Amino acid sequence: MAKGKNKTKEGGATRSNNSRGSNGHHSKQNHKSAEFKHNQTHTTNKFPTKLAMWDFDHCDPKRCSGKKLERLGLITSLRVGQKFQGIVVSPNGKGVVCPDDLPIVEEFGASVVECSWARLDEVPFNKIGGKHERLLPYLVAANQVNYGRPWRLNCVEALAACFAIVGRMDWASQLLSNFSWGLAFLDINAELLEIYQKCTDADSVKRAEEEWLEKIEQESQDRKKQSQETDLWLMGNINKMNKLDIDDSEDEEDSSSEEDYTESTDNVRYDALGNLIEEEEEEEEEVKYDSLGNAIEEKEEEEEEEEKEVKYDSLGNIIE
Ligand SMILES: C[S@@+](CC[C@H](N)C(=O)[O-])C[C@H]1O[C@@H](n2cnc3c(N)ncnc32)[C@H](O)[C@@H]1O
Repeated sequence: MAKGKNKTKEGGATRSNNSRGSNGHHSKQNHKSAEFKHNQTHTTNKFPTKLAMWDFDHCDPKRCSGKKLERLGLITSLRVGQKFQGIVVSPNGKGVVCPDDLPIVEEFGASVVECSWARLDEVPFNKIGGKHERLLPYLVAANQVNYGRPWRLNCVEALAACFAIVGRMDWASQLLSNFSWGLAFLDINAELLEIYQKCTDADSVKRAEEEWLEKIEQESQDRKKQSQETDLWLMGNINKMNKLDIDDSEDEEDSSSEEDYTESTDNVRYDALGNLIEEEEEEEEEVKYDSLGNAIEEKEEEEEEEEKEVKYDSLGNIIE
């Protein structure tokens, strides 16, 4: 798509149709024929390096960080078909941003793809981007939409992350300070950003990311184990109960105190908070014995009952 063609044809539409996005198209049509509002040659002096984005108008303009940067005059919109010379922070990236990217960032700037995470398949990644497309390594979002979610940063966080990783914390803070929650992004990721800053190339950042992921996985396992142990304590002193079972079977003739304890806990249960649940003693089954001391089983009782069914004739004699 020729630059000039798109520029002259669609520039007016953006201004005249409010239902259209900043690039002048209904959001569903953006990937087919997006226009640009400002082209890449439009620069702003408000930020020390070039900031750019391809805006697909998928998001609510009030909540969209890219749009806000645009309103502040900090970022330039790129059109589909236009490439960017600096670092392109993109879900389509292959390597990750690394400190070795510093010269590219300083000279040519950084860009992002303003679109919805849910509609990435509508983005024509083959028609945007550039030579230096990058993913971001593991970092956690601080924005209100995806707070606490790893990897799903919004545009301003993605740009700031890129600056922070290459060692330009000053630019990262400067950009984020335009958002009330912005600096929290640097706070919650402070430890990890420091680790990435000490790396060199993309491989070293990837290794650092893997180590971090292993570490948090281990911490999560430890927490799970600890909470299971706490649950057991809440359910009752399981160790004590096991011990009592063993005492019961192995030491039946042991000291009376232990026996007492064993007996007294035989019918004891605990609720989830460790409180005693008193249970009524089950009625003991009544066992009957014959004259030889043999237990008479229920069956025999039934038979006995059957035997009891005696019939009499009209004179009161038993009918056998
Ligand atoms: C999908 S958009 C969502 C934007 C959001 N609506 C906003 O208000 O900013 C976020 C963009 O930031 C960049 N980005 C965020 N997290 C990223 C990551 N982990 N790897 C690569 N790019 C990322 C990409 O350019 C991505 O398209």
